[in-house]
Amino acid sequence: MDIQFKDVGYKYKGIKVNYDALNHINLTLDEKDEFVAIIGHTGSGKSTLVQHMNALLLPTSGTLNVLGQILPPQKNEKINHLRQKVGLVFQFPEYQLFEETILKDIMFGPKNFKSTEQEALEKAKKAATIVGITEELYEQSPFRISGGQMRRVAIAGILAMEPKILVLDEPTRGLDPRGRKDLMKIFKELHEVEHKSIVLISHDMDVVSEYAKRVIVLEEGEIVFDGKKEDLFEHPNFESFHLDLPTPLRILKHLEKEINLPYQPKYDFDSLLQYLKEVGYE
Ligand SMILES: Nc1ncnc2c1ncn2[C@@H]1O[C@H](COP(=O)(O)OP(=O)(O)OP(=O)(O)O)[C@@H](O)[C@H]1O
Repeated sequence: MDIQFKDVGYKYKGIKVNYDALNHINLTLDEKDEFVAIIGHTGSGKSTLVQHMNALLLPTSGTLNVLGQILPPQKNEKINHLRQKVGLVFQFPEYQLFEETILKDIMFGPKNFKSTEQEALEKAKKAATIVGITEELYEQSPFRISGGQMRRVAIAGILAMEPKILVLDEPTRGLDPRGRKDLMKIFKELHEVEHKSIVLISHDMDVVSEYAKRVIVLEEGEIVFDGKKEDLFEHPNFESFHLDLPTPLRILKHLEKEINLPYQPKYDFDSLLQYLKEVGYE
């Protein structure tokens, strides 16, 4: 089972004008083992695209198959179950916390999807452990912890619903480098250990380069690249996408020019440092 977009378009309907936010989207995402980044400039349609994956938005043209459910649905057909199957973490998810304790907040999702109190409690504790929220915090107010911890609580609330696919809309936005790394480590583990498919919107090319395996580039509501990240960053016409190169690649290209260091692409800082050590340049 997977997610399949077939010639999907989405039009925001205004009072006076309509706006075509997505056009002719054809795309397949596997239910397991994907780590795909969706990138593109502001307003290119990234959020609109991912909101189709859990039926928050429905295509205004074309069709979509999400884990066997065809969208748009037939009249009276219920699609609410997709909110549980595809977990969507919005930008700044901490703004959506509302319960009086952290544990209650994390339990809200599973209870909403008909888990018993006991099941919801177990799922919430498991999700809290994954994001590093310890037992001492369970009974505290979610509004009295740090911003980074609040974000973890909000993410735990999505994980507690045990979604098959996790969709993250700029999850590291506003975090410092340490917070960014700690959070990405959680998603990396979910992907590597549980083989969960992760869909990540990010403006941070260093994050994309280090974690994603596949990259989809959107421009004005259309897909202009869909493939392996290596093929994007080493694309002969990379400039035509008007994207920044990730820092490790930028450093390597600079060193190639300045000191004739043979260019060997490295997609994260650890691999870059390892390579520089191997060639005796530290
Ligand atoms: N509710 C809405 N009504 C009308 N137009 C909208 C609405 N939401 C988004 N748009 C427009 O649709 C286009 C795509 O928006 P979207 O938020 O999907 O882009 P994005 O790539 O996620 O942008 P960003 O990187 O800024 O989050 C933009 O031009 C935006 O102005």
